[in-house]
Amino acid sequence: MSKPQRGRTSVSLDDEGVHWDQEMSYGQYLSLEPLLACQSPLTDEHDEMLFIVIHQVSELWLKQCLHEAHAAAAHIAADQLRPAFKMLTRVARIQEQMIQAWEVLATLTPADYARFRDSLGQSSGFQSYQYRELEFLLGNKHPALVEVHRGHPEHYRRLTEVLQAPSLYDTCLRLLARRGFALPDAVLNRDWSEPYAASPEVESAWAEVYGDTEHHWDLYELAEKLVDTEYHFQQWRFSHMKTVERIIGHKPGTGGTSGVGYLAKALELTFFPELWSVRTRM
Ligand code: HEM
Ligand SMILES: N[C@@H](CC(=O)c1ccccc1NC=O)C(=O)O
Repeated sequence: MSKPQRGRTSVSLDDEGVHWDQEMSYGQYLSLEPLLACQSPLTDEHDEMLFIVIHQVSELWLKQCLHEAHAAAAHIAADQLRPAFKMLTRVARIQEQMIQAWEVLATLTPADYARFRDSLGQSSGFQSYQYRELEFLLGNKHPALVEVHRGHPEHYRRLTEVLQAPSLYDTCLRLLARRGFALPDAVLNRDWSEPYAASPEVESAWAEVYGDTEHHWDLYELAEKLVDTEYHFQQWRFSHMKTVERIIGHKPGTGGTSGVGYLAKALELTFFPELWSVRTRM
């Protein structure tokens, strides 16, 4: 049997069964003690634990989505589409998990939630800096929403950085230009922190990609990966809105918005407008 490597758990079998070399255990590798010490309900209400866990699970998945989507954008910028496709496919599978998670939360009744809602004060998912980073990264730029994070310099710096950098979509449009599509300068060299405005030239470029897949097989696949990402994102937003309606009706949100009305409005936002509009003309 080979020498156990530092930082690895090794297993040996003898007459008495399995022996674990406890150099590093499952729990140590996964930092389970600190992880499982992070659920701190403020009340004795049975259902507050579910509320905390579901948010923490969502934030972990958001962390993984950011990891994949940032790397996918870097690969696209370097003209390496295959690894980017693999990463965007993984994002889609994670999004399915995040969408499915609403079914667990829907077991929380309005009365259950009302028993601990007041203890949440003014805190709200509106303050999720990872969610906002993902929106910015995909292309929903909204400079004012960084201000919520003024009180936390590291989050503020990070969000400002992603706000001011090209989004995943901007990166894809620059790839289209490198592949010979004539796109306006206002698309290719804009103020990245501003919301993206749809362009007829970009729609025409996607129309050509979809109309002649034989010559643009990889760009077609890229377009479909983007559509998948937005499709899932919208499903998450819709399920959030309906679950919120089911649990608090039309009460205003703790974050100071109108609640369901605000969440319904967010459903009108699109990351990749021409990838949707092009379908009408095909
Ligand atoms: C009982 C469960 C939930 C209720 C009642 C609820 C309610 C709300 C409301 C009313 C808003 C609007 C902002 C405000 O005024 O507070 C909001 C925003 C938000 N919530 Fe939830 N939420 C719930 C669960 C979740 C979960 C599980 C997540 C997962 C991370 C989440 C993530 C978010 C995010 C990211 C926003 C900001 C959306 C945006 O700005 O477009 N929420 N939520
Ligand atoms: N905005 C919610 C409160 C809420 O959902 C929340 C509170 C603290 C931490 C995360 C939350 N989740 C999503 O918005 C409400 O109005 O009831």
